[in-house]
Amino acid sequence: MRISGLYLRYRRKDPWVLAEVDLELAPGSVIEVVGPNGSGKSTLLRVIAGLLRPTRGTVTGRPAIVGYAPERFPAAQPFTVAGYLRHLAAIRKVDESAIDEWTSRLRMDHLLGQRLPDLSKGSAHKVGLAQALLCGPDLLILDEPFAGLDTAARAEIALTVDAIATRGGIVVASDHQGDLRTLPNVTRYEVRDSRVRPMTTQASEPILNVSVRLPLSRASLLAAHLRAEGHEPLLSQDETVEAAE
Ligand SMILES: Nc1ncnc2c1ncn2[C@@H]1O[C@H](COP(=O)(O)OP(=O)(O)OP(=O)(O)O)[C@@H](O)[C@H]1O
Repeated sequence: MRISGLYLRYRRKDPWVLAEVDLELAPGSVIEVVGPNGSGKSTLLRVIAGLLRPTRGTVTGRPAIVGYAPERFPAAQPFTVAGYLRHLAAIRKVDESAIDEWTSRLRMDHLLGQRLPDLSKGSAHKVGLAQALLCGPDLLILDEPFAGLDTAARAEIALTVDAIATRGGIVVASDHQGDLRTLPNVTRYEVRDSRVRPMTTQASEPILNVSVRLPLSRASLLAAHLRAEGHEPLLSQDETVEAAE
């Protein structure tokens, strides 16, 4: 799949959200998209999914079966979870057994009878993931899939991403939590100043370790920001403080 000369803006005369974007998404690859808040990660994911048309440029070679899980699942719909997933399975011509498989793997069987508008944010998020996965996508796009998920579901998503890539599919995800970084062969791209660039370290550039001491609550926030920027912060507890307590 290839994106060539992509430019995108939401309204005429607005600044470009994305500009001069050229990307090759090879079969079997997992692509992690990072970047500051509001830089255009979700926009890029929606273009890749085919939900937004480029203002200029082309997207070619998109696999036929696409699964897209948005950052926020639109839960204001007049369905139960089971009704919604059955409706989607019918539209996508998927056997209803796929619903049982994914609701079980994401540990959400108990939600099937609930109405979408009554779901908690985390439960609605699982419905968004299930609907993306039940069609057996060759291109899976996940916008912050791990946010608010329990450990078991997080592990299931990471395994699924790996399995799709192993069978030659493409997975593109934004992931503040950094869960995908444990997988082999993840390529990282940064969206910044409307450009999308591969994240590489220049061989000639000296590498510095920066260490910062912060209270735990502030450290978690800083770590999340650093992960969003594509860094891998190492957190360790200050032993002298621990000993003093
Ligand atoms: N539907 C829309 N109409 C107009 N502007 C939009 C729309 N969606 C996003 N934008 C704008 O496009 C820019 C990029 O937004 P986008 O949601 O793609 O960024 P992001 O990197 O995913 O942000 P975050 O990390 O906060 O999720 C922002 O300035 C945003 O306000």
